Amino acid sequence: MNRGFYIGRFQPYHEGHHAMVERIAGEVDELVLGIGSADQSHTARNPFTAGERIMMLTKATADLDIFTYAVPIEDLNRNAVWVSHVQSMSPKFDVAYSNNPLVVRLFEEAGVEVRSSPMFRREEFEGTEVRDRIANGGEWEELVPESVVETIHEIDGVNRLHEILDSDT
Ligand SMILES: Nc1ncnc2c1ncn2[C@@H]1O[C@H](COP(=O)(O)OP(=O)(O)OP(=O)(O)O)[C@@H](O)[C@H]1O
Ligand SMILES: NC(=O)c1ccc[n+]([C@@H]2O[C@H](COP(=O)(O)O)[C@@H](O)[C@H]2O)c1
Repeated sequence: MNRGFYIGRFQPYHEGHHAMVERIAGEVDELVLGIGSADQSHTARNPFTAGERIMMLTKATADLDIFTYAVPIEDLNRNAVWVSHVQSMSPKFDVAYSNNPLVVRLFEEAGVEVRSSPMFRREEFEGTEVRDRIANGGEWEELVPESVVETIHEIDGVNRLHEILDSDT
């Protein structure tokens, strides 16, 4: 039995993340989805709460052939002990997945195997792009799984992003 760990902020969970999870599903039996910056919400960069992101990930991965756990991971102002912090919050894992250079370095320095992947259609499948489109009335629904569209509507996420943008300017 092999278990992987994939961390992201998932603000929101989009088709690039989903392509990565589908690829990971071919390599491990179980996957821990670490919800990074779990303590952050209601800001332009991190609009959604950890609980809202748990809904997005859980529903979007329900039909995949892999068992997933969503685990919130709060930020820590000490990179040198961040991997221990992650390990203290997560079920044990054999391999970490990330395309973030700092995350890759921290895991490798801690002796954890890390796998990266090519970016999938990064010009569109990027959290920043999805948030910009939501805030500016663009076509964002095609960039995220259908269940994420539903969750964002359920939590009134479009209006939240509009209000955050208005109050930032
Ligand atoms: N299109 C993509 N293809 C493959 N991996 C991706 C893609 N987008 C993000 N990732 C990776 O997924 C992990 C989590 O990313 P994150 O949640 O920060 O999303 P992001 O799209 O990079 O967000 P933001 O634009 O908000 O910084 C990172 O390792 C990131 O490199
Ligand atoms: N010292 C720390 O708290 C620390 C270090 C590395 C990554 N992280 C977090 O891990 C996540 C990494 O996700 P991304 O790959 O989406 O940037 C982010 O939430 C980031 O804040 C935190």
